[in-house]
Order: sequence, then C-alpha cells, then structure tokens
Amino acid sequence: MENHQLIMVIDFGGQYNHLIARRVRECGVYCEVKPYTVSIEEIKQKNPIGIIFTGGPNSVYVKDAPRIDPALYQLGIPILGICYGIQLIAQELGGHVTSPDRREYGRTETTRRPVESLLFGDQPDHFISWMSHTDYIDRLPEGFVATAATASCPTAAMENPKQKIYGLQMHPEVNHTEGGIGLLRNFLYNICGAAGDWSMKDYAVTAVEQIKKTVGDGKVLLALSGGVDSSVAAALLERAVGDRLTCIFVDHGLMRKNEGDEVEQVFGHGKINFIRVNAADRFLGRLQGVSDPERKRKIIGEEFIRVFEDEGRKIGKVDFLAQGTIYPDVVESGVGEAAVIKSHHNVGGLPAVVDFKGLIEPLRMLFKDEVRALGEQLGLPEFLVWRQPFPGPGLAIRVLGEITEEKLSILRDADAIFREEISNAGLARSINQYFAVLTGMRSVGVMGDGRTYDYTLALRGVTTTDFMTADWAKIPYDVLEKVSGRIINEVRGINRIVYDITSKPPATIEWE
Ligand SMILES: Nc1ncnc2c1ncn2[C@@H]1O[C@H](COP(=O)(O)OP(=O)(O)OP(=O)(O)O)[C@@H](O)[C@H]1O
Ligand SMILES: O=c1[nH]c(=O)c2[nH+]cn([C@@H]3O[C@H](COP(=O)(O)O)[C@@H](O)[C@H]3O)c2[nH]1
Ligand SMILES: NC(=O)CC[C@H](N)C(=O)O
Ligand SMILES: [Mg+2]
Repeated sequence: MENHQLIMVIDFGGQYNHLIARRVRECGVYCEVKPYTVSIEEIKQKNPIGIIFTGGPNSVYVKDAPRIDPALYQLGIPILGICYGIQLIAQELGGHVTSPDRREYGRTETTRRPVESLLFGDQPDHFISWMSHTDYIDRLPEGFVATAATASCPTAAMENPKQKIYGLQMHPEVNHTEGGIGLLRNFLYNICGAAGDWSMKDYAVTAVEQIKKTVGDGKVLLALSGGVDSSVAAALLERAVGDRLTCIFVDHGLMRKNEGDEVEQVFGHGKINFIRVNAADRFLGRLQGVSDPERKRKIIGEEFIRVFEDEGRKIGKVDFLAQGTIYPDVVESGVGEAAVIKSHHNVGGLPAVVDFKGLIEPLRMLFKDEVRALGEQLGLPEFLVWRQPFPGPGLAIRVLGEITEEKLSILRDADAIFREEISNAGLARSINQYFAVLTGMRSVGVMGDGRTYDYTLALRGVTTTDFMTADWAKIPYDVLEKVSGRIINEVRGINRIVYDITSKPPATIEWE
C-alpha cells in the first residue's frame, strides 16, 4: 500500500486494537497494526504520517511492561496514545503513573479542560466516554497539559502540541465514546495532515499490484471454500495472475448438506481453474476419537495444508499458497499480543512447516464487513458477497466432542431445516449467522408414547457486523416453533431443542 499515507497502530495487547485500525480506515486513511516490538528502522522506513499506541492489559510501571524505543518520540511523527498508550508516554517522558483504589470501567462523564486543543476541536465540554482502566497519570511530563478530566481521573487526556504528542485515557474507537470518531478524525486530519487518500477501491488496486509484485511469474494455489472471504480473494488473485491461479476446494466431509456440490456448481464452470478434492476419508480418519476442540482445529488446519501440498505437487512448481484469512481469524488465534481464544484453522491451526515458498493473504487486515464492501467493489454477485460465514473446520466444531458419521448426518439434516425456515421467514439477511449445533448431551423424552434417550440440538443465531462481538438474534417465537417442530418430526436422533441466548462476549459464535 506504498502509494498511500500510512497510520501505524502499535499494538500493546489491547482488546480494541482492531477497532482502532478500522476506524482509521473509515476515516479514509490507510492503516497497519504492528506489534510493540517493531523496530525504529522499520518505522522510519514505512514513514507513517502518524502513530497510535493502543491500550493493553499491563501496568506501565511493572518490570518487563511492554515498551517502545524512546527514540520514537524524537522523530517528529505525531503520536496518539490511547489508555495504556497515554500512560506509557507519560511515564517514558518523565511523568508518573499510579494505581488508585477506584477503577473506571465503562460509561464515564468526562469534562474538557478550558484549553484550546487540535485533538478536541469542537468536541463538547461535557461528554460520555468509555473507559477501561485502573492506573492513571498523577503527574504530567514536562511540556504537557491536561485537556480533559473525570471525577476520579485528573488526566483523562493530555497533550504536548509542540511535540505533536497526544494522549487519551478513554477509548475513542468504541461507539460508546461520544464524539470518539471525531477525536480520531481530528488527530488524523488536523494533526497528522491526512489527505484522506484511501478507500476500498484503492484497496483492490493496490492489493492486485502487491500480489503481482510478490508472485512475479510464479503460480498460486488458492484455498477456496466458496465462502465470502476466499471468493473475494479469488477475484483479487484472478486479476493479478490470471490463469496462473488454481483454486482448490477441499470437501473434507464436514460441509453442510449439499454444500460441496453447490460450491462446485458456482465455481466449477467459470473461467477460473477450479479443482474439487474429495478428502472426507482423510479428515474423518484423522479426527476419529478426538474430542478436544483445539486438537480438532489443529488437525484440520494441518490436513488442509497437506491436501494443498499434494495438489500443488500434481500441478507442479506452485510457489504460493493463498488463503482468504481476515483479521478476526488472526486476533482470535492469539497472534501478536492478544490472548488465544481459538485457533482458526487457517492461522493458529497452520502447521509449522509448509511446503510453499510463501503465503498470500490479501485480506488479512480487513474485517468481514470491509471484505463485503470490497467484494461489491469487485463486482461479485450478491449471493456470494452476502453469504453467511461458514468456518473452515465446518461441522467438526458444531458436533461437540467426538465426531462420527452418524452425528454429522443428524446435524446436517437439522441444520438444513433451520436454514430453510430462516430463509422462508425472510430473515436470512437480518440474522448474520445462524446454524445448528449437535451437543454431546442426551436427555430423556417421550415420543409416540415411548421413552427416548436422544441428543439435544442447539440453535444459534447472531446479529453482528464484524463477527468480533455479536448479539443473539431475537428470532420470532413462531419461527422457532416451526423449526423445532420440523426437526423433531423429520430428523431421527434429536428429542430436545434449545436456543442459545448468549452474546459474544462472553460466549463465542461457534461453540468450539
Ligand atoms: N473447504 C475448504 N477448501 C479450501 N479452502 C478452505 C476451505 N475452508 C476454508 N478454506 C480456507 O480457509 C480460509 C478461512 O476460512 P473462512 O471460513 O474463514 O473463510 P471463507 O470460507 O472464505 O469465508 P466465510 O467466512 O464467509 O466462510 C478461507 O478463506 C479459505 O482460504
Ligand atoms: O474459517 C474459519 N476458521 C475457523 O477455524 C473458525 N472458527 C470460527 N470461525 C468463524 O469466525 C467467526 C467468529 O467465530 P467465533 O466467535 O466462534 O470465534 C464466526 O463467523 C465463525 O463461524 C472460523 N472461521
Ligand atoms: N485498557 C488499558 O489499556 C488499561 C491500561 C492499564 N492496564 C490500566 O489498568 O490502567
Ligand atoms: Mg468459510
């Protein structure tokens, strides 16, 4: 993305780092996230117009707290520190950070101090901000002024405009901070001198250029699931390398009802080189007797790669493997400073040794809704762009515990009914992801005057834009009733159906 101005977000392990990055992009500025271990040389070489420090779980005053080379403060590049970031700046530049007995968490009334500030611009004098911290700055570094305060935090914001160093204790990136995006916009446009030279259209153009540069005259194999992300990746790659691209769709025996054939129908007859590999025996064989979710994910991640390697050898001289990896896959797999939530098969589940020269992941920085915007930009058909996501490990993580052919078959039938009824009710677009889960639990029921002892099926429906946080979908009772009735009547092996009413967090969307 060398033709665009760059904002570099330096990651100290905060929960909302992804949001900062996408807010910056929403403001029309290209943005990359780098771990705090990034070197000064790399920063100089990338020449960002501004730098943002994220929040983080540590306290800046403990030994081994994440730090950055203080030489950074001398480069003259504008810096905005958020939460941990403002605390780090304060401490590094000679101020003091302490821990009070009171914490500020969530909605907090915040007051501007009567100082002119480019960062605050026309932000009102009183506003609600979203806080998430224990520590606070009790002594400012030399040359800094406090620009906002709350009842328990005297330094809710500070700045040294001469040095172009700014800090916010609150999180401007979350929606709950009133005027939060305005604060970011002020930083970008009034302080860093952003030109707003970036959009999704540019993303397509530069991504294609970059792929061309990386691949040269080599060949690329794309892991294509038929889902949104890999279909958008296919469109980008096809533009970049034409028929030196081969798309491999792995039918691992963990697809939904009829899905393998449907994917082949869509991609198998167009202009792209498309290969369907039927690998159910390989995958199910390796998953036999395995019930731990992380083990399942790792086995599937590895087996995917082995299949791609085998196919690569058949084609001959394939240099690059491409995947439709997106940002949530990366953060949840615990890459960088974030905690491991689950190993997405295409990131944390990847084996250590891979028989390709390189990995190409043109969407690695983007969120689902940004990928969709890009898909529309590239002219992909609506049904592909708006398909609900389906995880790479497929039904393996929706049959809880050990996987058997019988359980897969029960789940496939139940899931197909659920999806059909959601679609019949006209809810397919408003519920962003919906599916059935076969729990390992069995319970007693009575059917046809006889006793049953069968599986409990869970239905899950969520509303979300970026799949990082989600609310459970308020599916009308009559739709749930119809689904429940049909599944009990049409699918053998299930005698009880429950609806999952947890949001993410604390739950995740998938059950494993
Ligand atoms: N059955 C499969 N065959 C080949 N590649 C796959 C398969 N399933 C997943 N992948 C690869 O793993 C990546 C991540 O899977 P993921 O499900 O997150 O994305 P997707 O399938 O492209 O889109 P969606 O999130 O809409 O389902 C895909 O982009 C693709 O590169
Ligand atoms: O390709 C994928 N490989 C995986 O291993 C994986 N795990 C979860 N998901 C999908 O990611 C989104 C967030 O899911 P969770 O809330 O369960 O983490 C949801 O849309 C999930 O369906 C995956 N996609
Ligand atoms: N969210 C944060 O960045 C928190 C910073 C620091 N750990 C504190 O508690 O104040
Ligand atoms: Mg998928």
